[in-house]
Amino acid sequence: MPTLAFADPGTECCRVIEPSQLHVPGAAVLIALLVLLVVLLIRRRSSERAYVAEINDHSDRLKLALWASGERYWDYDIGSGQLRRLVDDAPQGNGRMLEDSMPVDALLHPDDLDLAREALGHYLDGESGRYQVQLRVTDGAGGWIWVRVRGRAVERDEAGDVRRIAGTALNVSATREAERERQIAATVLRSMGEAVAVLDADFRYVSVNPAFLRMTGYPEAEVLGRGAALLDSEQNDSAFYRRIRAQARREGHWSGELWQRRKDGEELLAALELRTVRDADDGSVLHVCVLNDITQQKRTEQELRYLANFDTLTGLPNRSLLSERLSRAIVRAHREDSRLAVLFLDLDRFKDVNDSLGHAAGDRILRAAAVRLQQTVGAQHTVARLGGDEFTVVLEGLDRPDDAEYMAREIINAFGAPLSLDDRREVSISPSIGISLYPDHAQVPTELLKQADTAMYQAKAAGRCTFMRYNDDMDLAVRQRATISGALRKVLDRGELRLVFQPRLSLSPPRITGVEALLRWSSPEHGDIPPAEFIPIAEESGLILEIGEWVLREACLVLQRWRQHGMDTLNVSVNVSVLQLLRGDFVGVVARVLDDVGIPPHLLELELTESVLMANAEQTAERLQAFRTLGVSLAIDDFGTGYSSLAYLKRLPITTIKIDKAFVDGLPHDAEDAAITPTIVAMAHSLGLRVVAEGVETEGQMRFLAERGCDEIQGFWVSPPLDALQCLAFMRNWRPGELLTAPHVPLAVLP
Ligand SMILES: Nc1nc2c(ncn2[C@@H]2O[C@H](COP(=O)(O)O[C@H]3[C@@H](O)[C@H](n4cnc5c(=O)[nH]c(N)nc54)O[C@@H]3COP(=O)(O)O)[C@@H](O)[C@H]2O)c(=O)[nH]1
Repeated sequence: MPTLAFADPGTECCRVIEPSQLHVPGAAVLIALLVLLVVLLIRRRSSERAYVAEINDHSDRLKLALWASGERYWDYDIGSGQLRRLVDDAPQGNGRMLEDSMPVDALLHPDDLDLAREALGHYLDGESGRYQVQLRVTDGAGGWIWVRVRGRAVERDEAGDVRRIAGTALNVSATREAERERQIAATVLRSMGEAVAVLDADFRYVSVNPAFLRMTGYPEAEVLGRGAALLDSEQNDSAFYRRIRAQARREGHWSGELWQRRKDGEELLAALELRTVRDADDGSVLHVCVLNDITQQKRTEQELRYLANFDTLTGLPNRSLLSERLSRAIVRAHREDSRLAVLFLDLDRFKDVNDSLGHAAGDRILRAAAVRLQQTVGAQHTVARLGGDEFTVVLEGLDRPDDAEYMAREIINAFGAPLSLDDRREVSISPSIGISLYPDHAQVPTELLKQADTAMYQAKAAGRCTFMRYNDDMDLAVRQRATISGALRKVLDRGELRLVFQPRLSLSPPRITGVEALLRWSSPEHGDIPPAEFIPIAEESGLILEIGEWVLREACLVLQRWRQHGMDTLNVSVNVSVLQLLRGDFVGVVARVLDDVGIPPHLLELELTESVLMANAEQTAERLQAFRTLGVSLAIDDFGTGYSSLAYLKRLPITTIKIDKAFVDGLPHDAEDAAITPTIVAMAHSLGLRVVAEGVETEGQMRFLAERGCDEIQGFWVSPPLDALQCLAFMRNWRPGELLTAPHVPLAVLP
């Protein structure tokens, strides 16, 4: 007999009825029972179907939820090491999931196996409430993806040990990459030299980097939440900052320079690059500012601009700025049909003064000269320093060419008063000035400057302390000067130099005491060139050192020859240039030459011009004393042309004063000369100095001087300069009785 089993679908529990237990009241009961059975079976089937459908529905929804959340289900059997998981059915994702199973080691990145085990160990040891780790798993196509795995125990054995863990895994590759990028950006921002600040839509600081804090001197806490105006400086007006912010709001960017104020109040100039962006999360407006402190850079630029355009010593425009201004002045003059003048100015004998007083004093003179010059011409005219002692003045809007000469005269007059070096010292220095005119002489700056320079050289050649207006003939003179300068370099090698000697006559008792050695240059190409022409060029080039030593030795050799002819009381005087005196060991040179030639030092006299000695009394006095110690005599040449004072003369160890020809020329009739010369004689005698009058050409001059106690005379009336043989003959034949007769050598034989 079959056994009937009734199962309750909800409980799975069955009740069994044996056939012997059935009563058989009749066929109707049986049919009713069968119907009931069928009904019950149908109900049971439908209930089972509904249950399965419900389970399937749950499962589908769970899978769909998993699929939608991105999380993937997994189930790990610790004993077998097998991992079951649900994966997407199709790569593009359609919400359907498939289950697969594989050993966990085949799924994980080999480098992350230890990490996975370690995390598992922690979980199983109860150190963490759930299993959680981030690691790489295969993507099934040869690549790896980062997943964040979470799970918990779902099955344990009798002993309570975990058998299975189930959980979910989420692909976090993109998040990790984004996080990595965020970290890199943060590191870059932290290490950036530029200050970066992020401000909100209302220009309140939201975030700043360390460079920003360093630049502004504020701690972060004092910046965040504050408005951008925190750093506004008074160097820019508030409207300027408002404009920046308005433009940033309007156009989303602003770049430029602005002043900012640090916490300590110091102002800094910043280059700002401002961009407006939208926050990726909430879409709010953010202003990102990148600031660079360019204060120092600007300062350096300004300094460079200053250095490029101004002379640092005097603060005057330099050559470059002068050219620029002159160009503009020419354009203006052209437009207004007016005239302008360029005055090229050079300080007379500045080199001597600089060499003797020292460069510090020389600098002071240049500064004082710059001030004097600007004061004289007025602030409306450009005064520039071209270098050394060369200055240039640009005079604009001249009515007549003579206006430029008027100004040149004013400048020379202004330099008539000494320049003060410091509280104690003053120096008298004169300028020589060359003038060129636009449009008369040239149309372009370089030409105008060149012509003014040429004219200045002519002013120098004309005796200094004067001005000259450019004319075409001057170019010729400049070329000649350049030619002489070139030829002078070969003069010693070619033996083109020689000496002539001009006797000096003592008036009481009358006798020839000595000679002045004078240099002559006979050039085969250029003929005889006067010393007044070539000696300044030799001084400029430094050749005077070599030439001067040659003169000294040659003069001593001639004197020695004459001594051998019995003229052993004769002395020789030699002209010395300032360069010889101040450069190198001239005392040593003189001592060596005297020793080589065998001349007693007291027979040598060195002549130094007054302006040379004037330049630096202290320094010069020291050197002169060395000559005196050697036994050599010292004379002031051209006395009266400089600015020597009695007090000054007293400080110098000189032995002789030579009155300049300029004071002798007017004798005996010119009242001024007749007054000055006896004063000089008396003054010199009061200081124990001998007096020699130069350039004596007439008997009247001789008599006047003799009667006023002048010790010696020199000049054409006694004799012009003669070559060595002629001079020897002259001296041998000279007799005191001839003193009152006409010149002894006809002027025609002058060498
Ligand atoms: N550093 C050196 N300077 C030198 C040297 N030799 C000459 N000079 C200097 O050159 C300047 C011109 O000299 P010079 O042309 O030789 O003229 C001298 C005389 O010839 C001239 N003289 C003399 N007596 C008369 C006169 O009665 N009338 C007249 N018109 N001229 C006369 O005067 C010049 C004398 O010069 P000084 O006594 O030196 O002042 C001149 O400055 C020389 O110093 C040299 O070797 N080194």
